[in-house]
Amino acid sequence: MSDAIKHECGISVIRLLKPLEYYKEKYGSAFYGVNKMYLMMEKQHNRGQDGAGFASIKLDVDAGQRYMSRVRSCQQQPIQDIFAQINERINNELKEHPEYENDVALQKKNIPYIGELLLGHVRYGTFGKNSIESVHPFLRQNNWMHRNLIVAGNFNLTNVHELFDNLVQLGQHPKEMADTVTVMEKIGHFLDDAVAKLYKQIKKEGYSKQEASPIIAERLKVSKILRRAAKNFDGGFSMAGLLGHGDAFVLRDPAGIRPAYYYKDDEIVVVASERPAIQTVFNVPFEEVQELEPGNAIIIKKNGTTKIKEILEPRERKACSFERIYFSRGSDKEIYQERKMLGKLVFPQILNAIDHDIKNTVFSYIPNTAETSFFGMVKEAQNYLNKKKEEQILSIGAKITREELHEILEVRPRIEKVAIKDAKLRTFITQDDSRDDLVAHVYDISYGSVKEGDNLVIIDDSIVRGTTLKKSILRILDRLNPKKIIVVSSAPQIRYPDCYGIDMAKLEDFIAFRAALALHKENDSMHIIQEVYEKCINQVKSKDIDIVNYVKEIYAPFSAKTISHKIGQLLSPADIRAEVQIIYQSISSLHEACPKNLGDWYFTGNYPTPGGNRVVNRAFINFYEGKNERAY
Ligand SMILES: O=P(O)(O)OC[C@H]1O[C@H](OP(=O)(O)OP(=O)(O)O)[C@H](O)[C@@H]1O
Repeated sequence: MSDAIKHECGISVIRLLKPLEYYKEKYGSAFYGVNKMYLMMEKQHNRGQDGAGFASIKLDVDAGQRYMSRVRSCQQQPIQDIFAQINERINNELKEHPEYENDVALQKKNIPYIGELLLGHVRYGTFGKNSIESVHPFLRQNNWMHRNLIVAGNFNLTNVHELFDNLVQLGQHPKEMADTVTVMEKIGHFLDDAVAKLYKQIKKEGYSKQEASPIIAERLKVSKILRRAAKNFDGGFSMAGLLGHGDAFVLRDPAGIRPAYYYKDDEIVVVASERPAIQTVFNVPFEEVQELEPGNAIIIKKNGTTKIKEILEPRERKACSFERIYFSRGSDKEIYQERKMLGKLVFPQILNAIDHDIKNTVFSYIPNTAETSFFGMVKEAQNYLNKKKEEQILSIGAKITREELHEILEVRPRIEKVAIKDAKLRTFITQDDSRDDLVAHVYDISYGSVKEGDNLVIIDDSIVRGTTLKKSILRILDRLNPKKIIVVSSAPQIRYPDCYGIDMAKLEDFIAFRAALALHKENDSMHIIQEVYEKCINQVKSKDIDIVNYVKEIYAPFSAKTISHKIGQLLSPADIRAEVQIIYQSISSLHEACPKNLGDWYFTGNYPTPGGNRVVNRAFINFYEGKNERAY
């Protein structure tokens, strides 16, 4: 079996509803769609930096003429790389054939990439091979136009083995077990079946073979194909597909784990993983971009009719909260507010940690994502101080002197930019093997931003493995000689693997898990680990639906505070001078801050699909048996 490939990625689909001439006339270029796709992908580059892919389809071309193009890259700066390739090709064609310049029909006929239907993908392939074969979109080619399928997704399925076996039972011989291939072959199988049945039917009605083609395109029921193909998918997904003749779809998982948004007017239909990408690129207000509901697909037929269809019965909504905390861009109106709220809600814990001594405390953040929660935290510190100042002033009353008043008002939260990130990239979504070194060198500090003996409160969006703190941040902050460093995580403790698309796969990687183990060792309760292992082994053969997440029993004896305390000890380098304290958001505050994204399995162990419990069971067995393997 090849390494499973992960897809915590970003997708964009653009369908131009008017003839290409329209865009040339209105916007000055028939390459309008290509240009917009470039922007859509750039605006979602936060979702993946390991690879990028682009595919397009030209509608209504003559037989023998190429109508599908694809370009992929796993070079550094992959988005730039693919668009450099696309632009070079377009520019060369235009240079060699000046007659194309003002003739859209000739452009469409002779220049690749230009088309009415476009698909873009940015890939975050945090482990396994990062070769070009792993980069989306994937292509399933056929001489029959309708049977061509191009797929790209932001997804991870927990039951690839089972789906693979289904394909084998159908008599197929899939070339590998990667979930992308499995998904594509599943959809492809039912697409083939639907096309064959339609053809038979249409022939019976007396149409010739040639006449059949457009009729198939018209009658093909994408929703039915998706229903049959996705019936047994267990996981989180937003899956986009294009069919050779020009139909397109995006399907979202029934718990709404992975995000998908769309917008439609009379010129375009656009679907993306993040709302602000659509807002900015097409200049549309927040309210006009719709969320694709869980279990639904947006289906754009070749003739331009666009429908939202329920494909899979929606489950309880468990949209991923980590999208809100870290993964998505914070430019979304709601996400921006939610991140500020995370900073606000964690403030009472901070106040205790600094003993209410705001005067001798510097507030800061670890760039970049945590910047927004930092604003929320600081605002709350200001609110706290304002209340205190009111009380002080009122208690002195009218006899207050100017000096006294000045002294009271002078106390303000001291905010500084203490940590600097030298590279504009996301270390979390960087390949595992190169991450440690990257993290160690990517941060720097502002000297002189903290006085000796100050408390230093520094907020980060999440503390997952603790690498950022241990390998870099704590050591460099200590150079500023603070008395105490309080690291605040705007997210709760990550205790369980994610298996739906955010790369958090191995239990022993989590600093919270390592802290719980250390506590068991200290407390002489390692027998609990052994008991959990036995329970996990006993249910290996159970059906997914019957599997229980026994890993919860490892955390159960300890309060979140005890675990945070231990994390602080584990992450403090031996030679650090300052006292280190770690504070995590509580799960209830997380839900209060992000009320629409209650998916919290990595914090609580409550998986929204049965496959999740199997994954955590396997992850624990792997850990216990010392297998450095992923659990799905
Ligand atoms: O505890 P760890 O396992 O080290 O992971 C958590 C860190 O990783 C992310 O940083 P990243 O560099 O990806 O991104 P950012 O600049 O968007 O904050 C995140 O913001 C945390 O700082």
